[in-house]
Amino acid sequence: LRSLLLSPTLGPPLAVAGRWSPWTPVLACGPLKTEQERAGRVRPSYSCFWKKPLARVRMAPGGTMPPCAPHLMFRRPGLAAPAPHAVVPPPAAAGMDKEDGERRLRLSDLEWLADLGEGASGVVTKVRLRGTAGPAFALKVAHYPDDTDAGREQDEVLRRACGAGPPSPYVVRCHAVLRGEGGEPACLLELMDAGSLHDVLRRRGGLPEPALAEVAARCALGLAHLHARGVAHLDLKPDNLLASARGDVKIADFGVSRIFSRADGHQRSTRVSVAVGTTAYMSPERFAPNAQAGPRGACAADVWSLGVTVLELFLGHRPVLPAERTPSWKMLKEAICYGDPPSVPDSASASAELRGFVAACVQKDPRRRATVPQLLAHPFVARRDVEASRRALLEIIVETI
Ligand SMILES: Nc1ncnc2c1ncn2[C@@H]1O[C@H](COP(=O)(O)OP(=O)(O)OP(=O)(O)O)[C@@H](O)[C@H]1O
Repeated sequence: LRSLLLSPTLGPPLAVAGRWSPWTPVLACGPLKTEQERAGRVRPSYSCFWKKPLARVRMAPGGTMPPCAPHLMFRRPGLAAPAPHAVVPPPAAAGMDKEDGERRLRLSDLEWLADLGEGASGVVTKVRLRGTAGPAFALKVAHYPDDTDAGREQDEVLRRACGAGPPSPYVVRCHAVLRGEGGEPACLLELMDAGSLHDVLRRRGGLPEPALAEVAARCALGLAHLHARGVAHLDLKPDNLLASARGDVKIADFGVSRIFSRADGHQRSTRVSVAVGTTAYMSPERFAPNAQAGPRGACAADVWSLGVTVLELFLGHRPVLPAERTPSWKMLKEAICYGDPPSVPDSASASAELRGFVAACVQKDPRRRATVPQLLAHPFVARRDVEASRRALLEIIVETI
């Protein structure tokens, strides 16, 4: 940190290089100016501290410093909090007044319990309704407000995928979208208390087939739910499959998801950009410049990612290139677009059903790729012993928590 500013008391809002909320706790921040940043190639970064580093925030080019991440306010109980709004009614299970239409859930209604993690787009904390012993939730607060069309599409994606209507048991529920003082979205999510399947892989290696068949079935059912609501996930991977100690595995993280059918009186299909997502899980057609797809192509993109995910969960490492290499985007593109599709190695002890399931997903021509309904009817999923598969999955999750 080049400069460091500390304010141990509430006092006036810290004005460093921009707007900080009045409830900003003890905060130290300073621009990190590397050669690259000075040359304008990288956005300046700032770090926030409350006894220990809490968040690293990036400043939009030419913009003001974003307000302090709202979860920090939980460290200063009793302070006046901003008044964000909910666009989805609060969870009844959390004891909110359902009858009172005026009562809106606010960030200040929630109290911080623990940090859960931080990703590229936001910070996730464990919270519950202040002053209750009620259920805990996950609160994902974006680093930035986003009032662009993409930001508005995000709200609609969440509403369709996991907000409004009957919830899917295979998709992480979003109970409410609140706003921080600076307008940054804060999603109140169902808490998945056993981490991601990526964590499970790191701790124990690949999954045995019965558990894997259960994961494949749940993912396919989750995709069926999303696709029926006109949403393509576009970032399916083990990191975005969250587990609970009850043995559930659900699809999460709609950060790059797209809506391929609009409801404006009647359903209207649109083409969406599919050149987004995590490279190692992207299908060959998504590497084309400005790659776009209609509903069928967008769904086929998710099917490829599901195939790669199932293969990774079986092998215990990413399948596209050897495990010991950290491939660049170019290497991945070449392997995915010009190499053979990823497959279960001949040397591996795997059933014909698993091999067939993966092969059906990773057809390079999206028109020849299996559809989600076909995957649900595939013997690997449809003929699994459901009870034994669920038990195997639950045991693995509990053992690796
Ligand atoms: N509903 C949830 N319950 C429990 N933990 C969660 C939940 N949602 C996210 N997390 C955890 O929070 C961390 C960050 O979440 P996530 O990866 O979704 O953030 P992100 O900003 O979208 O990341 P990226 O863009 O890098 O994928 C992860 O470790 C994830 O497991």
